[in-house]
Amino acid sequence: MPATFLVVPQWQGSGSSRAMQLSDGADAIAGDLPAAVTRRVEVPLGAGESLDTGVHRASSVLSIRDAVAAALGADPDDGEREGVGQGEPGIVVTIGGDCGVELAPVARAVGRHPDLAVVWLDAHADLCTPEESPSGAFSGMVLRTLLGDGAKLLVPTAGETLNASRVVLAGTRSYDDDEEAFIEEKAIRLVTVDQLQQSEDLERGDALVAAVESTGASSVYLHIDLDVLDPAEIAGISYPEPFGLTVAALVENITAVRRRFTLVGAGITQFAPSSPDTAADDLSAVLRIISALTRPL
Ligand SMILES: NC(=[NH2+])NCCC[C@H](N)C(=O)O
Repeated sequence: MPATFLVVPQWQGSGSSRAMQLSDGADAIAGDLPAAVTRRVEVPLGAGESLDTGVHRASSVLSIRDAVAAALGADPDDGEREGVGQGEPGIVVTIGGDCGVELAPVARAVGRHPDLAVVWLDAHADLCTPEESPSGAFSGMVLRTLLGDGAKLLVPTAGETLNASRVVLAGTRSYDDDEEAFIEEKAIRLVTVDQLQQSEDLERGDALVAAVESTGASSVYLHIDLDVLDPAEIAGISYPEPFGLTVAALVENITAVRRRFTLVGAGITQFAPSSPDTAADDLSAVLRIISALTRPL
């Protein structure tokens, strides 16, 4: 499946003191992507203002969202674009930056694919409202915003608002209290690291495929925060959480989802290498994930 790449070096949604490393991470990944099918969204140099939203740097998050939407809007519909030279449908893979880069691509996919499920492969649920957020960082609020709750400036239009019944959290293992209550209240599906990882009685990937099937969806957007991986698999992440996935298991789960459903878009976020050397060490993992998303099946 020939893909195009949209590189968005946003750091303003991160609450990490090393947020600027997200910009280096986006550049490091971009350096390994084919230039002919890679575009870049410029992000403001400055931090930005909260605009009384309770979201730190909301003005930057908003202007970057709109720039991403404009860049995506220039493309024909997902799954209908002719891939470069191959006449096959292709997808856009958005490369972060922090998780906030998913705002426009997911909303757009929801608007265009009524049968969509969003698989949120992330150590964190990103389900805080601005009031509940411990950090004020937008990256902890992205999924909740996509569900229509949060800063008015940032929530999607009605036609692009995601329904909680179409969300599958996967590999999520770090929650704030209010997030756990919200997940329970909305009965949001969760596939645990163990379920994604093990293959005792099931084939690897079956648990995730079954969870997506149970939403009734036939197409899927895959959000991948690299912190879904175990910290032993990748060094360059700003919110490492123990007991995560292996790269091999992530790749197999992606492949299983692609075999069963139509992939209409994907995002890879939160690569935050501390130096060019460590970036180089991690890039093989990142490139294996990109290949799992884009190679012909
Ligand atoms: N996608 C992420 N890295 N999210 C981190 C969120 C951490 C925490 N829940 C917060 O809101 O601050």
